[in-house]
Amino acid sequence: MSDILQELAVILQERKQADPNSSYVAQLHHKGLNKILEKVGEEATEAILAAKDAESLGSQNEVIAETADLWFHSLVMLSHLDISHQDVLNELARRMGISGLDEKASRS
Ligand SMILES: N=c1c2ncn([C@@H]3O[C@H](COP(=O)(O)OP(=O)(O)OP(=O)(O)O)[C@@H](O)[C@H]3O)c2ncn1[C@@H]1O[C@H](COP(=O)(O)O)[C@@H](O)[C@H]1O
Repeated sequence: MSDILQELAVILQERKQADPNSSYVAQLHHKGLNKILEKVGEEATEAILAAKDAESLGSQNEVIAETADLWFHSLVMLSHLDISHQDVLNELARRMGISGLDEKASRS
């Protein structure tokens, strides 16, 4: 999976200098962070709705497609802020083996 993320990250980075008329990602970067965040929010909502439908109707394809949209737009957000997806993977790796319940209890 991280090979695809790496491949996509390179493309998203290149699109920062691309002509907005020739590329959807270049358009998002050109429109700025607020537009990118709007898309992340929209895709999160669509993923939630697809998941609700999947629970009642048993359809998984829409959940997969909408989650891909959500992940994709989240990667554009990270790229726009010059944050590497690898930093997110590293954070998930750091959390490996740490129970969410234990972590929550240690906060106060
Ligand atoms: N993975 C994706 C990807 N997933 C989703 N999308 C686009 O995300 C857009 C958002 O979906 P919506 O249903 O919300 O579309 P919409 O209603 O037209 O969007 P708005 O007008 O409301 O903003 C659609 O245009 C999808 O085609 C993607 N566009 C690009 N990529 C990757 O990014 C690369 C670079 O893309 P370009 O910059 O367009 O060359 C591609 O080669 C792909 O690998």
